[in-house]
Amino acid sequence: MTHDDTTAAAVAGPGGTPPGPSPVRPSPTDAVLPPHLAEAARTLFGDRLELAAAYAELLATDGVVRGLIGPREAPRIWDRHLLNCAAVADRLPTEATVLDVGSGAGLPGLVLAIARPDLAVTLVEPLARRTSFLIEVVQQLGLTRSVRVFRGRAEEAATGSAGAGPLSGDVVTARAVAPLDRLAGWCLPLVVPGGRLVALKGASAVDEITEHAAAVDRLGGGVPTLHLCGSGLIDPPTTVVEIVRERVVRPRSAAKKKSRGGRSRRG
Ligand SMILES: C[S@@+](CC[C@H](N)C(=O)[O-])C[C@H]1O[C@@H](n2cnc3c(N)ncnc32)[C@H](O)[C@@H]1O
Repeated sequence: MTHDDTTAAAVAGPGGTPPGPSPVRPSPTDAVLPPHLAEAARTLFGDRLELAAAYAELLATDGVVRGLIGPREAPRIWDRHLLNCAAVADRLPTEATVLDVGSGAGLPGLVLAIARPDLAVTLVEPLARRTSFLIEVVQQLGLTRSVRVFRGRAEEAATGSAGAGPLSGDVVTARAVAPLDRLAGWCLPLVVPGGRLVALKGASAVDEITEHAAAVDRLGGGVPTLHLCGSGLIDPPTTVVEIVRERVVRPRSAAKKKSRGGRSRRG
């Protein structure tokens, strides 16, 4: 079973088990918020800034020691990771259910859950070492009511083949997981019809849209649109590609199986 057995007990979804221990208090390390980013951080996290700082601290300490974040990332955790991800919060509807595919150390899913307590977030991540870290962080930050951790691949989450699910969300987020065509193939089946894939991309965004728009269309997605999030607040702003799930398209493998099954029954 790919679904982490410890997950269901340790981290329940919205309305699930009581919250974990009280939020941890950050101590001064590499993860200290640089003064020039303080205003952006206050704007993006509001009264959840202390929680964001506690998460930054966990990333810069435990996250580095456990190999989830490179040591060189620690001093730039705020700009490259927390603020880059938090800027996207504006794109998500109120009280949306969000699946974050390929969360890694919790980016962007955990950051969005911190910035937006109205969201119900599921972190989808196949690697055990990463889900163990995620489960611990969710508990330590006291986020067990709004965040759960699913151990498995996006494809397993969509079919329910990992023993939980099938899962779906109003929005599926992903950062640094795969090129747009592959990402759409994994993520659109997780999006409720009419919902959106929100992919955080870098400089490649425009080229990826040009190259993969036809594949996205075949997968049931609408025309990919480009958005800059956090302009005037963070530099550079976060580049996001959004794709609405306009049509439900059965995966090719399922369609083939069904037609083979049909012939053998008739024969
Ligand atoms: C480069 S890391 C990015 C992690 C994080 N999103 C970030 O921005 O730091 C890619 C992550 O995607 C996960 N991943 C790869 N294929 C996946 C799939 N099919 N379904 C879900 N997660 C996947 C990997 O295990 C890895 O943690």
